[in-house]
Amino acid sequence: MSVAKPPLASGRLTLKQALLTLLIAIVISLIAGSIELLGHASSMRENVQQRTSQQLAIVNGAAAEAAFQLNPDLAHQIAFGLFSNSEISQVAIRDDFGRALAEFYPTQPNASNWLSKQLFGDIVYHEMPLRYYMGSDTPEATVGEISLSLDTVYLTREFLARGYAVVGRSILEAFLLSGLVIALFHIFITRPLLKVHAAITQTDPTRPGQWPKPTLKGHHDDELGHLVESLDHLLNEFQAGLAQRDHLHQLSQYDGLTGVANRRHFDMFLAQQWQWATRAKQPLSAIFIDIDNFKEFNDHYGHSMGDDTLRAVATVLNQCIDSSCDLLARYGGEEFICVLPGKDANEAMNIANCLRQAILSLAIPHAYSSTHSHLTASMGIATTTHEQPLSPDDLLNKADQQLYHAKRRGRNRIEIHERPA
Ligand SMILES: Nc1nc2c(ncn2[C@@H]2O[C@H](COP(=O)(O)OP(=O)(O)OP(=O)(O)O)[C@@H](O)[C@H]2O)c(=O)[nH]1
Repeated sequence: MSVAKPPLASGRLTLKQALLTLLIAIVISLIAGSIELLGHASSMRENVQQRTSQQLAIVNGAAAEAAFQLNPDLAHQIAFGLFSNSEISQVAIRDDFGRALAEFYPTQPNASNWLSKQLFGDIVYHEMPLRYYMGSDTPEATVGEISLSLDTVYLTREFLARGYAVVGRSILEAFLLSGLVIALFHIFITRPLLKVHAAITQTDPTRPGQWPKPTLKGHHDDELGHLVESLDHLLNEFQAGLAQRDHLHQLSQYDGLTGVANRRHFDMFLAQQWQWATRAKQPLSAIFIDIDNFKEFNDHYGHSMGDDTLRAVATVLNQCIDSSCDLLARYGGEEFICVLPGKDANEAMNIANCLRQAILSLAIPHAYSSTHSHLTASMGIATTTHEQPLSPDDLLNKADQQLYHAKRRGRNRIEIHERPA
């Protein structure tokens, strides 16, 4: 019996797992990268604010001097120094009347976008009053102010440069991690599973207990090892079930003593073959075989010897028929019957001669036989043909009648209902 074997799904599980792992790794890496970027944005804002305050504090004294002296050159020099910082887009130093002593503006307007507004919108503008110390007996006076605006576009660009690096690194990490997980998954799960699959597809369904049980190194105590053991148990149970089924089939179809077909098998076979012969207009013959004086044999040689003899007779009778199409059955007691589909009376007679000779050739001594010094059998043949049809019952009755005649006419002989012309 052959079964359709599914194709080996090599790699499909690995591919599915690879895609899933990669997806999960990328999502996790992006989330981790985003958290890292948020932290980076926060610390960048703090640093920028700190640097700006420090710069303003550093130049405060000089700027106050310039504002006090109303010295535009000094103010210009201080403002220019601040303006040369890439992070600063606008600087102004004013006197206490608000008049500009020095001012620097970007040549192009600051094109801040949504992201730059979100990141640095609230820390763009910084100003500091310019306080001038005029002596210990005079309180500090405010002589002007210094203000500056941060270049949010520049700061955002810096932030994005870091962001791209973080995202790139995260995706690279995701690929490396996925590759590692996929390789391990393939080695520890997919490959053993493919081994189990291959073993199952190689299993002969008629002999499941002899399946090529795979050895999974390192998986004795895990789920894969348990899977193989469960499969092994299942297949062996299946094998035992098949053996039981075969045994029951043997019991229901074959004679326990001789091993040839039993009466039940014979009845079914005759009914089927008779219908076939009728439809195909083919002959069908039956030969009754009855061991001569078997009661005496049993009485003198013992029942056990009688059993052995019945087995030996069945064996040699079987050798005279074509078991691919004919059937030898134990009809009851020491009586056998041959059903010969497609064989006419001539062919049946030839086979009967073979049967009779086969029993004689066993040369089983029968000192108490009324007909012969050795074991013999009598036979009756009947044939149904398209021209002279007989029902199954009539066929058996005619063969039985011929057997009766053979017994009456001295035993160890063959009688035929339809003698060949
Ligand atoms: N050992 C053994 N004997 C069996 C078995 N079945 C039937 N017999 C014996 O076969 C014998 C048949 O005896 P009969 O029916 O009188 O026929 P026979 O002695 O062969 O005489 P003819 O048929 O007239 O030659 C009986 O003694 C049965 O006990 C069996 O399975 N084993």
